[in-house]
Amino acid sequence: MSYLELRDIHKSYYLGKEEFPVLKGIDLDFNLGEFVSILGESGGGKSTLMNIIGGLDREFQGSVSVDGHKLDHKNEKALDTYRRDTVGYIYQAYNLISHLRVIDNVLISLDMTTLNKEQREKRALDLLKRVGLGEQAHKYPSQLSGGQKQRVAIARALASDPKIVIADEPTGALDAQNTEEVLQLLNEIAEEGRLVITVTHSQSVADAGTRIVHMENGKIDHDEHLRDPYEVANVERLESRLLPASVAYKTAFKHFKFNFWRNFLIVLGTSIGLFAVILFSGLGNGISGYINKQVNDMVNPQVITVSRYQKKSQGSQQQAAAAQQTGATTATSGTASTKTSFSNKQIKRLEQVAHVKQVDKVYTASSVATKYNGHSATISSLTNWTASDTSNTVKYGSKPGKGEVVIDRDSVAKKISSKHWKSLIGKTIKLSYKTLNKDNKMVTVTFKAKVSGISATSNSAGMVSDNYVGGATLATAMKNANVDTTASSLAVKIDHLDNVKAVTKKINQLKTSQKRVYSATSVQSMISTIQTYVKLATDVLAAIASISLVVSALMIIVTMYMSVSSRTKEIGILRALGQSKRDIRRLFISESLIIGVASAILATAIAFIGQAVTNQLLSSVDNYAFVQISLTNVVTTFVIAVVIALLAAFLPARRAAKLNPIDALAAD
Ligand SMILES: Nc1ncnc2c1ncn2[C@@H]1O[C@H](COP(=O)(O)OP(=O)(O)OP(=O)(O)O)[C@@H](O)[C@H]1O
Repeated sequence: MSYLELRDIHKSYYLGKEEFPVLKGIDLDFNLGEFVSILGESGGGKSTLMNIIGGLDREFQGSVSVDGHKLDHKNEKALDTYRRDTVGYIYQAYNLISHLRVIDNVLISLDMTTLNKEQREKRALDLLKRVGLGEQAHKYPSQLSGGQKQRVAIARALASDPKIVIADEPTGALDAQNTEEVLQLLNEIAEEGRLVITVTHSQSVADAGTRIVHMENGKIDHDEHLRDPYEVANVERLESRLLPASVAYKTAFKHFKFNFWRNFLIVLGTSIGLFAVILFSGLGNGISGYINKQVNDMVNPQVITVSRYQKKSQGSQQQAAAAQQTGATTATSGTASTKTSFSNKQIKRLEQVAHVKQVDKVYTASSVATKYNGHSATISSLTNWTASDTSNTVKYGSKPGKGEVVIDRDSVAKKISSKHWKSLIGKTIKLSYKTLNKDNKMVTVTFKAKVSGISATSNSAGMVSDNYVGGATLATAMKNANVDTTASSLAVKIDHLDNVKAVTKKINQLKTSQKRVYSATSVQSMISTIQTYVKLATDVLAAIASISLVVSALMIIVTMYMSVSSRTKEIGILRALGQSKRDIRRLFISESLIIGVASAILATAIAFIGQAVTNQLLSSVDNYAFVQISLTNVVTTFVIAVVIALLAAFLPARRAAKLNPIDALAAD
């Protein structure tokens, strides 16, 4: 039994329906240690036969057996393994990969062996030294002479320690000196116990081997043994393995680096769309946060405003007034009582609701006359300080305690003490207002209070002025004047912000004799309504920006198609070395992924610079970061970039993987 047996090989090419038979029944036996030259007329089918022996061609009749095992040439994976394990190829046109250094060209084949990294690198260098190119390992193929390139190709063919080395006109492009050296190497290779099959037109090349096979008219017409094959020693051979995914990533990265500027421009183009998406999302976060802060600075978000639930037609005015005072809105629909104030029992009931910490009655006095040192001013609206009020509204001094008052700077303090308005803090002022008492008679409610603080909201943001009396001061004065002190509005403090929503809902659901009593609204619900609109607006902006991502995707698709077209030959070489369709697909997908991830990194970097610049520019509006890019924004950008890259790579990578290795190798 011979090592390699060809039996009754027939092969035809077809032009339309017309058949062109090339191989018409080839039977050949080869043994290890032989250096066989195939001679024959041009166009006689020598290369076709080599492609069949080399496991590149699957469309033929007949059988090829290696080491006693019939090759299943219909099984593509089996052929991939056969090429990877058993065959090394040397071509007339060298077929080196131009964007890889000499050593990397050799390593491609070694990556499919079980050697570790150091061993692979050592073997690659040893092989290059053996062919006299130890010094040239880090050059690119374009920096080598023809003879040197062919020697790199020989080193690569030997890298995976193949038993069969096929050389298709290995000296066709070389001068006499280089031809001599290459033949010497081929003889050494056969001497190592490998089978060397070379295709040649040159009798002198053929004479250098151990055997000459001549083809004529698609058949073997002559088979001449020149000398005995070399002795085959039983040496241990290298084992092959599937190409690890990491190698595809590394190779893709090398190609990315090799075409750095072209790829950089694509990355830049892609990152612009991603940058816009990330920046607009960050702007959305910032503005939402800003609204939240602005409102929460004025009203405690942990407090719910509760008023009597009214039918729309009846109490909407009182409700609107209550809402305005606390900055909240109220829902009014359905049936309810016409009363507008709460009984003590109703207040107690609220106090018993889970998570409620405190219930304050809210009193409001309108047109309050203020007197100090002979000067007077009118407070349009004065309320008692409740849990819903926050110290943020008190700009100077502190919040009002019992018997104290906070007055607005511009509309009150400056009017009663123009120059020394700040020194009003600690001074006692007189306050009075007119209202109806319980007997429906107009009375004047009068009281004194010490100024504990001054607010300054009347001029900014168009807010009404903030004036507050602390403790029960206002209620006591009202009682003294026989004015009704039942409250129409309650400030209900909740133990934790997280419970506000649930408690608001709960209070709204409370019923007395089947009737709804309470109408509760939280400032949080108002903020979230505004934030919904802000989010909608910034989402629309981000969506518009994402249109440019479609352009980015198209750009990557075009680049990948270009990459596949310009690398057709490389695909053929890699397939001939034993890489599978999956390896080729992975190579192009990883290249696209590198572009996608690099774009996301660049977009994130530009977005953070954009964030810093925008926030700096807007710092004159308010000392607040209006752009706030979150980790979620960054992660989303990376996910988008990866998805785009994968989608863009899908078709080109599929096309690359589907290329017929023989056609790919024949590409210019
Ligand atoms: N893909 C193909 N489609 C159609 N015909 C083909 C194809 N490849 C080769 N042929 C034809 O098959 C015949 C054999 O080609 P092959 O390349 O095997 O010959 P060869 O003996 O190696 O020639 P040369 O010595 O000139 O390289 C030629 O006539 C060629 O035109």
